[in-house]
Amino acid sequence: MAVFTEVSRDEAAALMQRLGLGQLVAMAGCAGGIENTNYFVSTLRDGTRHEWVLTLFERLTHAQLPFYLYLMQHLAAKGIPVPDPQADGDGAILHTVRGKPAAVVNRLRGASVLDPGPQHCAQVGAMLARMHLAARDYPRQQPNLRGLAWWNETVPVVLPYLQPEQAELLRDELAYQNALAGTDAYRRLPAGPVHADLFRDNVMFEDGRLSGVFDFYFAGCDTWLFDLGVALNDWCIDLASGHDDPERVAALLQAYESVRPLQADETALLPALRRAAALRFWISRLWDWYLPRQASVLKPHDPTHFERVLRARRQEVAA
Ligand SMILES: Nc1ncnc2c1ncn2[C@@H]1O[C@H](COP(=O)(O)OP(=O)(O)OP(=O)(O)O)[C@@H](O)[C@H]1O
Ligand SMILES: N[C@@H](CCO)C(=O)O
Repeated sequence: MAVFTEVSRDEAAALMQRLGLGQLVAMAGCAGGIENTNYFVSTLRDGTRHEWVLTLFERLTHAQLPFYLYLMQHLAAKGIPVPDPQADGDGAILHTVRGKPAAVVNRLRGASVLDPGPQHCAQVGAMLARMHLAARDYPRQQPNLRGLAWWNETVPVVLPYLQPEQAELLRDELAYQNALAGTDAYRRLPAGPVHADLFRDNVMFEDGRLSGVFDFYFAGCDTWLFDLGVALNDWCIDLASGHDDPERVAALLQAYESVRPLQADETALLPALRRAAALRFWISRLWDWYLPRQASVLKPHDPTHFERVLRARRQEVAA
């Protein structure tokens, strides 16, 4: 159960009232998730039942959160099915509960599809392109806090825990990505606010249709191609081996390009950015695994999965 901070029913009811969301009728801690405390909360307003998610942020600060919450509000206003943070009478969408930053968003309908087929991947590809375009005029700036600078800081911290051949791979890939970031072709890549964590467990489907995208708390400004790499590396691979499923890759890419065709530079750099995306999650998983933060990471994800994904991406580039 991902409840790191207990919230009483009275506290939650008071917040719901303050936001004008009605009277609290049910509340339950939400299983799943490794970063934040989440409660599902039901309210009655004008005789109708409404479903919400109350999140207490365990890691992110009051200063970092506006970028994510206003991005969600911006995308929701443009018809992208993302959680819409609810405002109080003063228009504030970042609240405080038990001394922690907190937000209340609408609960998305549907459930995650953990074994996706080409039809699911196509819908994810089209939605990702729509999100990129919809966020183009989002005015706030925040770098991807899990980007190149963080990789350079964190790799030396995790290297001592690795076997020599793993350390060699990590150093080599980081050097490759540092060199890539210095090229003109990389600097020309279109960029903007990106989700940066669009995995299977962050998308909902209802009756086979994509019904929502959530968990924007790793979003930041980065290349659109990096975001595409993150999604391809999770939605379109065989999880056991890390290798691509060509049918799902084609479905996701074609659907993305039906909304926003890739530029020639982007097509050329996609394999390199897929490597970058694999490296990003290998590093974060190593960091969570070997340097767990107190009361935060409940069950760290297996880092060796992304070591395999990275090796598979490098083999494909070499092939
Ligand atoms: N707006 C929402 N609508 C419906 N369900 C939600 C919503 N937000 C969160 N959930 C549910 O709560 C679970 C945990 O949420 P979330 O993934 O955001 O937590 P987290 O702690 O940030 O996790 P992680 O970083 O591991 O993805 C999700 O798997 C999902 O089932
Ligand atoms: N999607 C990340 C977890 C952070 O949301 C991972 O699988 O490592």
